[in-house]
Amino acid sequence: MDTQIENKYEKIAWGTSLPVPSVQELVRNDVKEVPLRYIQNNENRPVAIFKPTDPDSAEIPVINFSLLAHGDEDERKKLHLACKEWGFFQILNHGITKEVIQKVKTAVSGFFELPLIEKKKYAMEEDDLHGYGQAFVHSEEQTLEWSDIMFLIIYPLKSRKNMVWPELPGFKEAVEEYSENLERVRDEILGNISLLLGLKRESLKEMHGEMKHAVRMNYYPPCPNPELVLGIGPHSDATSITLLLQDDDVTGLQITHKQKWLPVNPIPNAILVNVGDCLEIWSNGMYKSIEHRAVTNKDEVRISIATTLFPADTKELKPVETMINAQCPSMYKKVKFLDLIKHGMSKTMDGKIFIEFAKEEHNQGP
Ligand SMILES: O=C(O)CCC(=O)C(=O)O
Ligand SMILES: [Fe+2]
Repeated sequence: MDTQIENKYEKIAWGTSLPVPSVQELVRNDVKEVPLRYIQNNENRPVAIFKPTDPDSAEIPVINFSLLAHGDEDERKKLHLACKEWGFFQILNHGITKEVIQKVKTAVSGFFELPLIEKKKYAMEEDDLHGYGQAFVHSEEQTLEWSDIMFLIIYPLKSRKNMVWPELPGFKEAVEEYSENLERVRDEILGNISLLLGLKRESLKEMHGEMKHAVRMNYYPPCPNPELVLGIGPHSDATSITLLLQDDDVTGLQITHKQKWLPVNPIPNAILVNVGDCLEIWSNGMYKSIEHRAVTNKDEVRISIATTLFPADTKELKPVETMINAQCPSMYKKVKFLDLIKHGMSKTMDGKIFIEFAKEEHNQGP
């Protein structure tokens, strides 16, 4: 095989990250206490670990995808309220079969179950974010998250780094099959949001330029003291939208709603969607990218698979004309996507680190 061709890929020019130990490996080696590097400051610790039956659990809006795809106006209104008031919603009846979802979940879990030495073959390099490791680590002093990740670009094909795609039987096929299925879901959601913003159905998709699909696979091992750590710290996604698959029976994701952290109860086979920073900018802040985080627990592994959609690096982002008027001035400056993401990647994952870069001076609130 011609290795020149095989190794051709685009580095992700978004930032760098220092190598850190595998948390899964710490747990495999039977760590009894949380090492200091992972202990969060008092104010960042998850105050309470919620159970799925907790009455406070988030009643995240549920969207019936099939109705949306049939042009149902009421469902589109529900989508509008979900984006405006929650920034998060779950979709059901999306037409992606249980088998396809199960296959990708099994593939991802199969990858993380490999011995460390095997996974390291696919390790992230310091100046490139493709692969196995942790993103957003910039200093030896930084508090680390209780998770390992695998980050892969799916589309465009020319941006893939093939040598970090695990050579695990069925892995590539499962990830590709799920991603192909997701394109229809993506188009319907972006199409409906375009209409809600007073644009043509194709507009938001076109505004991405050459859209990137990346998958961030998160592995949260059990933790001897989950009150002290975070699986992933509070952040908003620098995406246009994110589509997330999570375990059916392990709760871990929490979102902010009315200044409170609320847990998201998984619905089996649902896809959770959240508004990212680019959509917040395009919609001139009508739809907000909401801060979220993941907590861990004592006994169970949790895995989530986040498909993140990004505009091309060179795309300039600014609110769409239909969302600006005398009462609603533009809340965000024109920024190049690459500058937005580089700004955020140079920080530790803490709050809305990307979008602060794009805010106009009169828009410095949350
Ligand atoms: O594990 C989760 O549920 C959340 C993951 C997440 O927020 C991300 O990958 O950006
Ligand atoms: Fe996220």
